[in-house]
Amino acid sequence: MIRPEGRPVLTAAQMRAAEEATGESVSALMERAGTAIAVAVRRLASSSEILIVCGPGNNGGDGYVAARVLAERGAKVRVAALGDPKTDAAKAARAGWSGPVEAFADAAPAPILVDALFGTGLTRPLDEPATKTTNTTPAKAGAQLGSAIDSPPASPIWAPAFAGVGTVADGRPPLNRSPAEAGAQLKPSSNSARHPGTPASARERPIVEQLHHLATAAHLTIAIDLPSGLATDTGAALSPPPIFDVTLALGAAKPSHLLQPAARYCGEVRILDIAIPVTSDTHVLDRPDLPTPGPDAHKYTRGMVAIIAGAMPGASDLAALAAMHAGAGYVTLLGDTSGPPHALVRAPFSDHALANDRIGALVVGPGLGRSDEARSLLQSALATNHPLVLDGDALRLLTPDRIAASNRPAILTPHAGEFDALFGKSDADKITRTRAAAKAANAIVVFKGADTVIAAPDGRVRIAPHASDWLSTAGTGDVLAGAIGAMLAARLAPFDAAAAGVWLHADAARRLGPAFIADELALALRKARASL
Ligand SMILES: NC(=O)C1=CN([C@@H]2O[C@H](COP(=O)(O)OP(=O)(O)OC[C@H]3O[C@@H](n4cnc5c(N)ncnc54)[C@H](O)[C@@H]3O)[C@@H](O)[C@H]2O)[C@H](O)CC1
Ligand SMILES: [K+]
Repeated sequence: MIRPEGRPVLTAAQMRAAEEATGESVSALMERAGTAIAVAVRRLASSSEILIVCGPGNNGGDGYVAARVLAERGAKVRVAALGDPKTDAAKAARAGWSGPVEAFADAAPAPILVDALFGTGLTRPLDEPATKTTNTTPAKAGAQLGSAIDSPPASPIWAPAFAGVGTVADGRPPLNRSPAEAGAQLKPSSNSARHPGTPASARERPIVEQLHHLATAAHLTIAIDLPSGLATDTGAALSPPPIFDVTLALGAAKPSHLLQPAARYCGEVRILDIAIPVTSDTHVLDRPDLPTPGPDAHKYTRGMVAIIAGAMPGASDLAALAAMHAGAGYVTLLGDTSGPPHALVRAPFSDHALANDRIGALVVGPGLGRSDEARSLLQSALATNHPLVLDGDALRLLTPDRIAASNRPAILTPHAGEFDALFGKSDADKITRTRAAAKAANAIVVFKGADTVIAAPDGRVRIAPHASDWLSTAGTGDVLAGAIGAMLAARLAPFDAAAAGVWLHADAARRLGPAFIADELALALRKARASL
């Protein structure tokens, strides 16, 4: 089980292409996947009884192989199926399982639940008729992994017999709720013994409801590749599944392991190496490799950051504090002349002060305001050649074209509202949008959120794993801008500077736990830095 940090992220189509490129049979890949799953599940489950629920495609096939291997190794394992296998490989995998196969709809819970219902082949919400299609799903039905899987699954597809499973009353997903809490609202349903896929049993309990029921009763829930109900590429929860404890991603991380809201259903994501070579221009954000100052270091070699203060000096103060604690050698705040800390060089704003060619990064936007005065300060910043970090109000006063025309390294740090205002609204997924924005502005774009996506104009992307919901407090964006400024001034390449700043910011937040304020976050960057 490999931690995802630094690993490639592949879409469903890219993963299928990687599998095909091996030249190996689907069955051979499935045997490796199922064996790796069995080893991981055994480690997680100890001696508890395991229930593996298998769907009709190759995700289900992985489940049958894992069941066989677990049983061979002495584990207590039961299998429940959502209809008959549809692909040749899944049929063969099922034939290799010599134990009984229960009907999914009637299966009784076990302490360990392994969800092998659907993986990268999910094309529509669970329980939705096969004829109805959605445009939110990225994965193409029945791709190459199985030749015969474009047909509807064998088990009947039921009209949704209930509303609101897995959602709270206002329709939002059950964020931050345990599987037990998420399932608490489920209606009880009958548990009579029936055969897999019989219409009568199926009608009684829709897939989503039964999955929530089994998860609620389990002590540990493990999803194979993805929790069933999530789109693979977009971060969409087509049918909100239970919140899993662990997701075992096969071969590589997929976008929905990182993009919200899907990511929060995955729990801890671990990658299982199944010896499929994978490459991608998209990676999970990794801890940066930052040098510590050597004996010949001085303040300018550590990097000089200038920050322009504006209408709300608290914001630029936070950015300055963050730049200092992220490791900058010299931080100057232009336009705000009094206040601690003493090490911060506060000076009146002037074009002369801005012209200092030792400035390695100029941060503009935190607390800038949108007045004529703000526009004039921004104009002065753009008249220099300094590498820029553009945040907050600066993003409201500029256009992508103007940023591209500024012709020097620039890092933009928009949140969703700023992103929409600058680049326009779109239904495309966050990775696609961020990549297009970076190209349009010819700049590094850090699209902030619970799933921060960082993109470069050349198409490279880093996605930050979820850090802390407590970052949703005033001033944390200013802290990020300052931290990135420190990295840029330290002469990291702009893409690496953005990635390092995001990593330090997230790590500092994780260290602080609940209810911290942005001032504390800025201070905690020092601890994040010290941990490297
Ligand atoms: N990544 C790897 O290297 C390997 C992955 N493997 C596993 O294969 C699955 C993907 O398999 P695939 O057959 O393409 O898809 P699924 O099993 O997820 O399901 C396809 C199946 O389900 C039907 N379907 C789609 N949506 C619905 C729905 N809403 N309701 C009912 N039925 C639906 C569809 O028509 C198909 O019949 C991957 O995740 C891995 O687990 C391989 O084992 C090899 C190595
Ligand atoms: K699954």
